[in-house]
Amino acid sequence: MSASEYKRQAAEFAAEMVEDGMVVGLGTGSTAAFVVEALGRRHKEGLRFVAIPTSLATEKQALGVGIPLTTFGEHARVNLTIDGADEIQRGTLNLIKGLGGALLREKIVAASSDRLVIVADETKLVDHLGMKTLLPVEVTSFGWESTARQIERLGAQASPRRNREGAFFVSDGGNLILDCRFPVISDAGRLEQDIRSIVGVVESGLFVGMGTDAIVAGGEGIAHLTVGA
Ligand SMILES: O=C[C@H](O)[C@H](O)[C@H](O)COP(=O)(O)O
Repeated sequence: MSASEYKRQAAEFAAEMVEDGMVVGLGTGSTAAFVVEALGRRHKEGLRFVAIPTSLATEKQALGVGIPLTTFGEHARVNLTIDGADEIQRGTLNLIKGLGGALLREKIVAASSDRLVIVADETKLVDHLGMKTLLPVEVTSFGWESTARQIERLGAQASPRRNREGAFFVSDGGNLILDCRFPVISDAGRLEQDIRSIVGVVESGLFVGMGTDAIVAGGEGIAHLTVGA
């Protein structure tokens, strides 16, 4: 079975966790897109919920499948957010997110969620964060070179993300993304604090202590992981 099929399986499983009356956070990326598709179907079947999307792309998809959207002006808390991730650390469920560029809105929604359920295929599970992917850090465009130098003092190589045309990638928030190559991350909480203390950093793609559940699909079936398990 392909990675895409595993992503769909995890997404379908997680979409069943949404209950009538919930405020739901809708994640971003190829796995979260399967969740939006499944929730659009459940909405058509009669499930009543409202949702807050984590990106313009997800907003467009959600509207396209008829999911009613809401805002933090109307709802202070989100009951359940379902999102993808680039790496999931076994045991802690600490995450690296943002390879799709949506980390800031994703983190705002995650921080206001009672439960953050991550959906993924099994290739995303790692023993230590930073083993497979770069760490995206969203920074203001003004002075990004200076911000990148400060991040490099923490032991990383930091490069601005570019689009296919070679221009800087600009996030939904109008910022740049620095893709940072760190040696394997042994203390994610400490690194997160160190990065966030740098002037010019808007947010990092390290999500520490936020994930409550992970639905991971692979060759051996679907696993529902919780922190510590
Ligand atoms: O910015 C993108 C998000 O953090 C995604 O949730 C993450 O990159 C995982 O995306 P995918 O499900 O496409 O692998």
